Amino acid sequence: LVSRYHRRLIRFYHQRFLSWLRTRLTGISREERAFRYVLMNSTHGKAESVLSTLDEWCCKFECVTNTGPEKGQILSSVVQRLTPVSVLQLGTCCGYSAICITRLLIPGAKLYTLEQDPQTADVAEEMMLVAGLKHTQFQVITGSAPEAIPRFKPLLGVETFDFVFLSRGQGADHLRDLRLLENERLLCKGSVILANSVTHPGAAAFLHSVRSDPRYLTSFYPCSAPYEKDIPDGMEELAIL
Ligand SMILES: C[S@@+](CC[C@H](N)C(=O)[O-])C[C@H]1O[C@@H](n2cnc3c(N)ncnc32)[C@H](O)[C@@H]1O
Repeated sequence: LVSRYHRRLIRFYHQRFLSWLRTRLTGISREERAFRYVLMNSTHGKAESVLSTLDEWCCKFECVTNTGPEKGQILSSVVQRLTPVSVLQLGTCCGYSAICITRLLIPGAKLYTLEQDPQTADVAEEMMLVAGLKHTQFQVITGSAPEAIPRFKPLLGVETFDFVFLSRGQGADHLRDLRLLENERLLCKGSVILANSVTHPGAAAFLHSVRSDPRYLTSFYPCSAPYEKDIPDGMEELAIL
């Protein structure tokens, strides 16, 4: 087991344990640490510069995204293909993938991105503003998915989403979130959902469920984990037929 999973274990040690220790010792969250680096080292107003500075931070210090450049490219190509008007992201973190999406939106389109931790949501909002994105193009919502999703229609005035990026967990949450979005009628024919990190063990039930459901057309994008060429990862796209 150790030889099979040692890379994941090392990654866990760096990303979780050391990060947790730094936060305990300094009182500064890992998202805030990444934001301070971006403030000092990026060209303000340029989304590409904020993304590449975040990549630099994640490579050199600690990873604050489950997307990164390779998956960011997949996400970007889906957004460019769909030209969605109403977009939802579940799980904002420090705003990496939110910036990836928002910088490509057509005029009049908007990203709604949900983050459960209020401090992290504030950092993401600041990060997106530093990237030159405007409040007319995005809204960071604070709340936990199971409670927030049923409030989206009255809160946001959105009937359905054209594109949804499921990115708050590593699989098990994807199915719950998908079912909730369906129950609340926030998806319609033609809506596209992209689920992040679907190779984690918890995502097996999600993949099985969507791939065997005739209501969806699914495609799998193999890739590697952010900044880890040797760790396989993947994203699943579902189009509602
Ligand atoms: C892995 S990060 C997302 C990173 C993001 N995709 C990116 O690359 O920039 C997951 C985020 O989801 C948030 N989250 C976890 N559970 C949530 C929930 N139930 N509702 C809303 N956000 C949640 C976490 O606080 C965390 O910031």
